[in-house]
Amino acid sequence: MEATACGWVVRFTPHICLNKSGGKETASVTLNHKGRKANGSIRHVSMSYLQCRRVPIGHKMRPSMELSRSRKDFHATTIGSSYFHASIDERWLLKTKGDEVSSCLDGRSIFLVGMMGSGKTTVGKILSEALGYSFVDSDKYVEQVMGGASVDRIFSQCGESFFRDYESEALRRLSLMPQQVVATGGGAVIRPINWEYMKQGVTVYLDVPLDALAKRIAAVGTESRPLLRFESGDAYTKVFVGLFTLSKKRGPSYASADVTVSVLDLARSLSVEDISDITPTAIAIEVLVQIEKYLRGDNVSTRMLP
Ligand SMILES: Nc1ncnc2c1ncn2[C@@H]1O[C@H](COP(=O)(O)OP(=O)(O)OP(=O)(O)O)[C@@H](O)[C@H]1O
Ligand SMILES: O=C(O)C1=C[C@@H](O)[C@@H](O)[C@H](O)C1
Repeated sequence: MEATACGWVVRFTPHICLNKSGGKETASVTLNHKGRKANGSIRHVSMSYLQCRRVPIGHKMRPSMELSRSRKDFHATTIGSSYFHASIDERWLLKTKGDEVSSCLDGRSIFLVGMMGSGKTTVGKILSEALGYSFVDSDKYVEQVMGGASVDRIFSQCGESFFRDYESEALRRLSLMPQQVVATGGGAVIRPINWEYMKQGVTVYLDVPLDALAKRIAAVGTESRPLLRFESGDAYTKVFVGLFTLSKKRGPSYASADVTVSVLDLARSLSVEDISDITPTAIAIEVLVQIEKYLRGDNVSTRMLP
């Protein structure tokens, strides 16, 4: 049985067993997911069904269930149906989704693209754990190949196009390896050849509003971000203007990803006003949901490579 609502889908086989002992009716609920019992993660099961309908003793039923995402706090996700309600832990949902998507991916890697600060590293690490994949940051990969020189130093001493050549070579090599979540550099999308490498796996665009990106980056500084140091003004304005200029050039390229996860759309569907209330884990779950849809052909893309 499949539990669906608001885009998150989990497959369960729920069994409700009624037993009579000592004149009292008791009930037990077991939710199986791919043969594994999920009871341990379920915090609460309220069986309204049992209160309003008589069910033959020992009868097993398989009710349909709906899964809806929780608002605001994200501590739990609520499963609801006309029969019963249950709350499950967000981490459990991540792992469950991770297992499902992992089996559909058949070893294909995930390439996360998006502007600087969009959470490719943060969300990517969570995703890799959920999928049982390794995590690679392509900027770090280039730094290693360059004997530990920072991206910033490579830019200042050798120039951007030198860095881009190494970035392309890093993506080429990474595209040959299975079962990896790759956090790409923010500018990796600008070279068409990089798309050929990244499309060996599934490409995912993390779409985060510039205002949120500018706040995140201004908070940690621009020391390691050579492309954001040329504007004038306070830290936030400098970063915002720099990001705005880059995003104008890159918007169409990001749109070539197989899957787009818009943090703004996610916030809307969760009725969350402030996107900073959305945890990286919730974004990782949404990425898995969207990848699954893509692999099933639910969101057929007519977009062309740049
Ligand atoms: N969902 C989130 N909510 C709030 N802050 C976040 C979120 N995701 C990431 N951050 C913060 O934003 C900053 C940038 O995140 P991260 O390094 O993951 O982005 P990135 O896309 O890998 O950036 P870059 O391309 O520059 O390497 C970090 O300080 C991180 O803690
Ligand atoms: O957006 C960009 O062009 C960049 C993003 C970083 O990840 C680094 O790859 C580098 O600073 C360039």
